[in-house]
Amino acid sequence: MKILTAAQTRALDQATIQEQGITSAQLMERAASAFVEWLSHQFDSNEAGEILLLCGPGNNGGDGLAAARLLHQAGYAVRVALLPAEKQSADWQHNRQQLPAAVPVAEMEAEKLPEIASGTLVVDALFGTGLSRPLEGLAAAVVRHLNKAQARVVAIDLPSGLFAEAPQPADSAVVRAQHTVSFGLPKLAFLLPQNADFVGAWHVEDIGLSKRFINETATPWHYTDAAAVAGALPPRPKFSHKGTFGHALLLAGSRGKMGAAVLAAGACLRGGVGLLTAHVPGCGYDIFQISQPEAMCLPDPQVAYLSKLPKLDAYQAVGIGPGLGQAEATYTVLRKLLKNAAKSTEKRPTPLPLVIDADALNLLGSHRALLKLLPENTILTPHPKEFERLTEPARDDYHRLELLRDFATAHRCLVVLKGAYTCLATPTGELHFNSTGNAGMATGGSGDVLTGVLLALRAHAQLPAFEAVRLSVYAHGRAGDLAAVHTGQAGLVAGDIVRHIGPALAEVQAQI
Ligand SMILES: NC(=O)C1=CN([C@@H]2O[C@H](COP(=O)(O)OP(=O)(O)OC[C@H]3O[C@@H](n4cnc5c(N)ncnc54)[C@H](OP(=O)(O)O)[C@@H]3O)[C@@H](O)[C@H]2O)[C@@H](O)CC1
Ligand SMILES: Nc1ncnc2c1ncn2[C@@H]1O[C@H](COP(=O)(O)OP(=O)(O)O)[C@@H](O)[C@H]1O
Ligand SMILES: [K+]
Repeated sequence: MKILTAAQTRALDQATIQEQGITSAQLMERAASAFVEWLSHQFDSNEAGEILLLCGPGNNGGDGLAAARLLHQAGYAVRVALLPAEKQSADWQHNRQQLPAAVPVAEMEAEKLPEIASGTLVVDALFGTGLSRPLEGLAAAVVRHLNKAQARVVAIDLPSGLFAEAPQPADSAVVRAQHTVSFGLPKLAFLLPQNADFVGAWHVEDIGLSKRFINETATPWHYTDAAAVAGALPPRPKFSHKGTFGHALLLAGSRGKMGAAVLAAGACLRGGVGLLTAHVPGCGYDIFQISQPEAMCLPDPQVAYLSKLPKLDAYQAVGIGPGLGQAEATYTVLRKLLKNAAKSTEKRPTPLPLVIDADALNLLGSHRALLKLLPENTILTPHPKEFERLTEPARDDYHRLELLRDFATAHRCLVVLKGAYTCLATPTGELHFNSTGNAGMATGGSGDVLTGVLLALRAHAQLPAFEAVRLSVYAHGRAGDLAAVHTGQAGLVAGDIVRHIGPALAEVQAQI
């Protein structure tokens, strides 16, 4: 699914109107109906009580006025508070006229802000994608007044005062909604942690916007939903054998952190790899062999950390990092790996696919000269702190996305910035936000599991680099979601994700 800018969204509305031969008021009616449908599923008229709709002067306010009429017709008690303005949009005026006289309407004033009793259900229809500057004056006062009330707030399209794809100046007035109900496509603002308190839970309702326009519109932002990965994993051919699905090498573990190696290996095996060899420090040999009998194991001569790089000829992909530690000798292993993976051989004309995680990322961060050695299409999987060590502290989440895009294009890598909406940046500068996963995955070892899945799918001969990464991230989150059904979020541990990778991948295969 694409994510468009506010300007592109306006053009999408216009394209829909022209293509489908409808009026803008009819499109607004669709939006308001979709909103009311959502609201009535969420709250019946008893649960809702009297609904207060705060309506601005533009089409967002027009949506609010149309919703007030539809809610009134559906038997809800509603009242409307209007934000005064010099001019209102044409569709606003149309819906103002359509509002039944039985619906109480008041104009807000600085001295007379609407009373909002605790628990009131408030619909925020002040401003949407047409917000052109931070709120001030009466509009800001209304928003601050609303945020102080103990209300249940549902925003139409965007919480008022929030920009759709840019940061707010500090201390701007922005509505804090529990729910945001938007139309057609998600907005970039929904996916960033800094906006979580404003957006609340977000929902996207289909209002039949032009598919042609969406297909033809270029954007760097994408949202990986089930449709994006459907059929991405080819079925296993009847006469396949273990050599068909690649031999992966995992370099992981140090004293006290062998669990990370075991989890990554388990995930790689469940990710469908043909063969897996793990190279682990001497102290981890027994631990690994006993916990992962399906994998082969090469012990390092050093007891507590990795000091040697095995020969790479046999492998189709290499993962390095989980539980690795940052010993000087391990840094040398990483440098050799980068150099050797970049070399082409007769059997392998392109660089050896690499997945770099955890302490291997931290070693890159503390020895930045290594970044020049990264082979094209290398996968890096930092969480925000690890990413900062590779680049610089971000001013805010939007700036972090800029840094991410710049890093991926400069180093021609696939960078997986982990979080609630993990963001995959490609060498061409696209950003793909993942839709799966849950807060239960905020637990030690979840990232090691992702590395294992990436390693398996990167060793898979039939998956191009980008598809392998997008699918891995999606399946990892989906495995977490399937696991949480059984464990609950608090009870979820990384091993539960491993156990659900198989079902998550099977689901993707079934969705063709
Ligand atoms: N057919 C369609 O197009 C559909 C659109 N839909 C709905 O329309 C919404 C977009 O509507 P919109 O473009 O009218 O913008 P909206 O967010 O209502 O605000 C614009 C008004 O606010 C004003 N204003 C801006 N910033 C301000 C500020 N800081 N402080 C004060 N005023 C400020 C601005 O004035 P100006 O900037 O010109 O001074 C203008 O008057 C979209 O979010 C969705 O809900 C759906 O119905 C689907 C069909
Ligand atoms: N709130 C959340 N919602 C969805 N996914 C999450 C959430 N928190 C963490 N995750 C996922 O869990 C993984 C955590 O990785 P990481 O921070 O490296 O953990 P660790 O180092 O303990 O393995 C990432 O893939 C991340 O996307
Ligand atoms: K709004």
